[in-house]
Amino acid sequence: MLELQGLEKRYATGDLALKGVSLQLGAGEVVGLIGPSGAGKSSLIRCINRLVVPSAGSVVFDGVDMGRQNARGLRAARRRIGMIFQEYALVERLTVMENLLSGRLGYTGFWASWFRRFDARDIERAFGLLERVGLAGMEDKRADALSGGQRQRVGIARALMQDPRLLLVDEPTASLDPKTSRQVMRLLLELCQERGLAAIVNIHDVVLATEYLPRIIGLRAGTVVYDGPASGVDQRVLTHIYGDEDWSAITRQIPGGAAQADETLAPALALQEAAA
Ligand SMILES: Nc1ncnc2c1ncn2[C@@H]1O[C@H](COP(=O)(O)OP(=O)(O)OP(=O)(O)O)[C@@H](O)[C@H]1O
Repeated sequence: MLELQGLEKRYATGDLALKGVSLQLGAGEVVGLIGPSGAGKSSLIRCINRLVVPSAGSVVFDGVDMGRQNARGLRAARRRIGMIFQEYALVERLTVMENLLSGRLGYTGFWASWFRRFDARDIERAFGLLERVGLAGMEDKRADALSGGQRQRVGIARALMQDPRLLLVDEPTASLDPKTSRQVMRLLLELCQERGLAAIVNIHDVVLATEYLPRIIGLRAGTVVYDGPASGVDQRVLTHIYGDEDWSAITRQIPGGAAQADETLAPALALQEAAA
């Protein structure tokens, strides 16, 4: 459903953020995008919907070559790509419901949205989504009165208002506590499964990424250096992506990972030593 071929991005400053990235994503496939700061993760996800215009290469989404669309074609394609971006934060002074309905603005004529006359079906849909993300009864709260986790849930519900096929998710847990982070990741994954949605999740937390996202793409200096199962993210892979470090504290926590095989022996060994 998504195919990137030789994607490059050079900014006007001369920074080469992406150096020929190629990858494919199947319908309903959910991947985690990891890599050090400046590796090009945000540039990559922004190139997909042309918030950032690639310098070379192609993005084909659901058979549509994003680089060959006129403004109308691009708008239509973008409607099927939901964004959950930190900086696309909520409109603080609007209510939760108004924030959700603004997710439908792409479908609503200018004047209708200007007067905020929304379709009754959209309102019904918004109530359903609020309930699904665990925010039933919060529709009249102002966005600036919400906690970080609640805000992220509104962001997720808002992205789903446009009935996307693909979600681009930029650091969904960056400012959340560990428990809320896990709740948000779980919710995202469940929603993707329920709706057959594909997603690319840019995330710094490797443990969280490997726990919830079955496929991991590791980016270093604008190049994909790992693309494989979460269970394959080991000391060698992390060193390749981020550089030299003792990664054992992280690899021990990777589900099904190589380090776990040793880990299962560790308590037994410790017990033997204590008994000796
Ligand atoms: N608007 C821009 N203008 C010029 N250079 C940019 C711009 N955005 C990003 N860059 C550069 O492109 C490179 C990749 O940045 P990008 O933000 O995509 O990385 P990232 O992996 O998302 O980093 P982080 O994890 O810190 O968000 C960096 O060298 C950055 O300085």
